[in-house]
Amino acid sequence: MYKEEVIDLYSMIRKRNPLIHQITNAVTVNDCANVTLAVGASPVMASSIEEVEEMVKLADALVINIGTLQSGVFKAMILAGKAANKIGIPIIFDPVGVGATTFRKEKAKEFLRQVDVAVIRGNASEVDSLMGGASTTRGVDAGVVEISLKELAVKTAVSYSCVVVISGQIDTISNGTETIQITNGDFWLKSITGTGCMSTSLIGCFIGITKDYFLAAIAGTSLMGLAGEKAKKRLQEDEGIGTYKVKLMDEIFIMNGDTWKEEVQIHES
Ligand SMILES: Nc1ncnc2c1ncn2[C@@H]1O[C@H](COP(=O)(O)OP(=O)(O)OP(=O)(O)O)[C@@H](O)[C@H]1O
Ligand SMILES: Cc1ncsc1CCO
Ligand SMILES: [Mg+2]
Repeated sequence: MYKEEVIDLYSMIRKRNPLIHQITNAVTVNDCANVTLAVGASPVMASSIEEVEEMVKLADALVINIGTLQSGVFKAMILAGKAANKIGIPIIFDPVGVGATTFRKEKAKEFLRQVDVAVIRGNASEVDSLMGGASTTRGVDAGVVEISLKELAVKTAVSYSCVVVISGQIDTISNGTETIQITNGDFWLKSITGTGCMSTSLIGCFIGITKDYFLAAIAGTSLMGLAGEKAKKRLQEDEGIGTYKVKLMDEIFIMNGDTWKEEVQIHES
């Protein structure tokens, strides 16, 4: 049902080359910029309070990721978020590690109180924690969540009036009314840091070209899963995570609508 529309997004993004303003973490900033280029968008990483409001006005979408959050940068996130809301630039929010510390929990909730977002993407315990759930996040890694992923995605989407992506072995995406799951992926995606952050940046690229944020979330999420799966298949016996990361970038870069359509596994409920 969603396939033809997503294929259109893959060709459209290269033509439109949207500018994606990202305030992200110090660990994965370079990888996030490179996946943005790989999918056909342009990244700009700017996080100073002196310039974020001016920068976001030039952008087609804003990515906010709290992975290595610091107080000064949080102020910049709020300034950029409010400026984006004022002129209708869509925002994706990645609450990295939100269950791990009080600081992250307070700041993530404050951001979502002050700024309207189009998409939230996190792993299961991060999303659970945003909803006040009891699960803890071990640093940035997902912990165990008691409620069903579909239920959690729907509840969170309704609560924050946005699209929610819960990543994991199965990716679950909901806009509160429609919910789908994607089963592409490979557990090696967890062996390199930041595949979640990169997935957030990819979705950020797609919300920069369509107002259908549910479709944009499907496009970005499935691209990471499918690329991760294909990269793993191309590894030789003596190759490890260094080569895997390079091949992952390559697979994102060479993905086209036809391959995507043949291999994507979207399950509608
Ligand atoms: N067990 C698994 N099997 C297959 N794919 C997986 C598995 N776990 C995660 N993935 C995939 O890995 C990618 C990152 O998801 P993950 O849930 O690890 O994000 P994250 O915890 O936010 O990562 P990070 O914080 O390191 O960026 C997604 O594309 C997801 O589908
Ligand atoms: C490892 C790590 N620590 C803070 S952010 C980050 C990248 C993955 O989320
Ligand atoms: Mg993450």
